[in-house]
Amino acid sequence: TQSTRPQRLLSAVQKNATRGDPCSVVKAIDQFCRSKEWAMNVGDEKGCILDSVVSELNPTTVLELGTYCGYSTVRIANLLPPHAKLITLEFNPDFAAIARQVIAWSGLEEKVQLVEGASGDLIPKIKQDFGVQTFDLVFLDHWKDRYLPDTKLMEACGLLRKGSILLADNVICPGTPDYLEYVRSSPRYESQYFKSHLEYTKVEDGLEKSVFLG
Ligand SMILES: Cc1ncnc2c1ncn2[C@@H]1O[C@H](/C=C/CNC(=O)c2cc(-c3ccc(F)cc3)cc(O)c2O)C[C@H]1O
Ligand SMILES: [Mg+2]
Repeated sequence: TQSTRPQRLLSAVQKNATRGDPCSVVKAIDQFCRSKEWAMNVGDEKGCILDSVVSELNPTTVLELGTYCGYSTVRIANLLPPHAKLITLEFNPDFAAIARQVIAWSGLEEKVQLVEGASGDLIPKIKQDFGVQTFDLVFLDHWKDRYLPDTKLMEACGLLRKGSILLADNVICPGTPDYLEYVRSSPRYESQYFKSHLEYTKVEDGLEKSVFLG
C-alpha cells in the first residue's frame, strides 16, 4: 500500500536524525520538506521567530493546537525548562501516531503530552483532566477557521491569564482574517505581527503574537 507524506517524513527523520537529538530531528524535517516534499510545518524561517518567543518567555505551561507531524512540538519542547509541560492537541489519529514517533525520536516525550481529539471538545476539559490552570503560551497552527472560536473558548474557560501569549501561524497565508481582526481590535490584547514567509517558499506569511491583558 502507498505510504502517506507524514509516513515518509517520519522515515526521513529515522534515517537522517540522531535519536535523542531534537535539533537533528528539526533539521531532517526541514531538509525533507525543502528537497523532497513540501509539508505544512511552521518551518525554519518562522521557526526561528517561534524559538525567540519561547526563549524570551521561558514558559512553564504551553498549549499547541494542531500537532500534525510534531515539528513545532519538538521545536518548542526543546527550549522548555525542566518540569515545563507542553500539551498538544491533534484530532487526526494517523497524524497523532506519526507525531508521537517524531517526538519520541527527539527524546522529548517527558515534556510533551499529545492528546487526540478536537480542540473544541478538549479545551473545556483541560483544567480538570490535565491539571493545568492557565497557559503561559498558546501556539495556534490548526484549521485556520478554528483560531477565533478556540481563542474565545480559552478565554471563557479561564485558561488565559494577564500576560498569556498567543502565537498564531499563517495569519497571511492561508490567512486567518477573523482572528486577526479580533486580536488587533480587542482592548484585551496587545498584538504584534512578525513578517516572514510561508514555510519553504518565498510567499509572504507571518506570525501574530498577542498578549492577553486580562
Ligand atoms: C479543531 C482541531 N482540533 C485538533 N486538531 C486539529 C484541529 N484542526 C486541525 N487539526 C489538526 O491540525 C493540523 C492542521 C493544520 C492546518 N494547517 C494548515 O492548513 C496550513 C496550511 C498551509 C498552507 C499554505 C499554503 C498552501 F498553498 C497550502 C497550505 C500552511 C500552514 O502552515 C498550515 O498550518 C492537522 C489537523 O489534523
Ligand atoms: Mg501552519
